[in-house]
Amino acid sequence: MAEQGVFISFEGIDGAGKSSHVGALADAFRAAGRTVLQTREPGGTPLAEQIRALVLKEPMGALTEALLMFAARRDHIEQVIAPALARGDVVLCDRFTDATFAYQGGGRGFDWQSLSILELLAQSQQAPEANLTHNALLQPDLTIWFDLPPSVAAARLASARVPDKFEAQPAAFFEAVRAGYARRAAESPVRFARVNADQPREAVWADVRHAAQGRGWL
Ligand SMILES: Nc1ncnc2c1ncn2[C@@H]1O[C@H](COP(=O)(O)OP(=O)(O)OP(=O)(O)O)[C@@H](O)[C@H]1O
Ligand SMILES: Cc1cn([C@H]2C[C@H](O)[C@@H](COP(=O)(O)O)O2)c(=O)[nH]c1=O
Repeated sequence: MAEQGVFISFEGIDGAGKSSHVGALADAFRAAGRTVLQTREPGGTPLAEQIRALVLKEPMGALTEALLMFAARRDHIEQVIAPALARGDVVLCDRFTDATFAYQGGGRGFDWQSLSILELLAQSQQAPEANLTHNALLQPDLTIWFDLPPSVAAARLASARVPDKFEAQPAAFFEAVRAGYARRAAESPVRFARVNADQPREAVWADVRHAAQGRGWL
């Protein structure tokens, strides 16, 4: 019998330490015999990567930024994520819609309810010519939230790389982003697994693996 697709997203403020664990979880799934697709947002398709280059660099209003994030996401879903899930693959995505709620909603202060409407449209599983608000949304099966104080993340990033548009934001922005993630986690407690990212890498990895094992996937 064909395997069922599994969709896992990785979230957290910049510098939370997600990236290396995406690869480690991909290896764990492959070792368990699964085909894995590793991808990221914004990005994951040629069009969405072009949008990424714009939103990470150019100044723009909060609505423009939110619309571009969802436009990139729709293309990513249509071209990459939905086909992979239909094949039965494991999709590991470095950021997804919770980042839009946390950054554009929490960080930029964009209206949460309006983001929910955009989410409904962009993640609809209906054909685009149908009424896109009338069906279930494509959501991750599991969202691993790497949570840590912004001061710790900032200290990690200070020596790591040249900051992009978001990474250059002040501490208060990241406090608001973190609060945005906390709000999303409270709204979907079953989907979210909060991992304390303010621990040594091995301890973080143990918690990440445990989150996947708890769903019976590993
Ligand atoms: N548990 C940890 N303890 C200390 N440093 C860490 C830990 N995990 C990652 N780092 C370091 O913190 C920095 C940021 O890590 P990483 O790039 O994986 O974060 P990220 O969440 O993917 O960030 P972004 O979303 O901004 O790309 C890197 O220099 C990395 O080596
Ligand atoms: C999906 C998404 C991302 N962002 C922000 C969050 C990060 O600062 C960057 C992506 O950089 P990373 O190194 O790949 O993590 O984009 C956002 O503001 N809104 C979103 O929806």
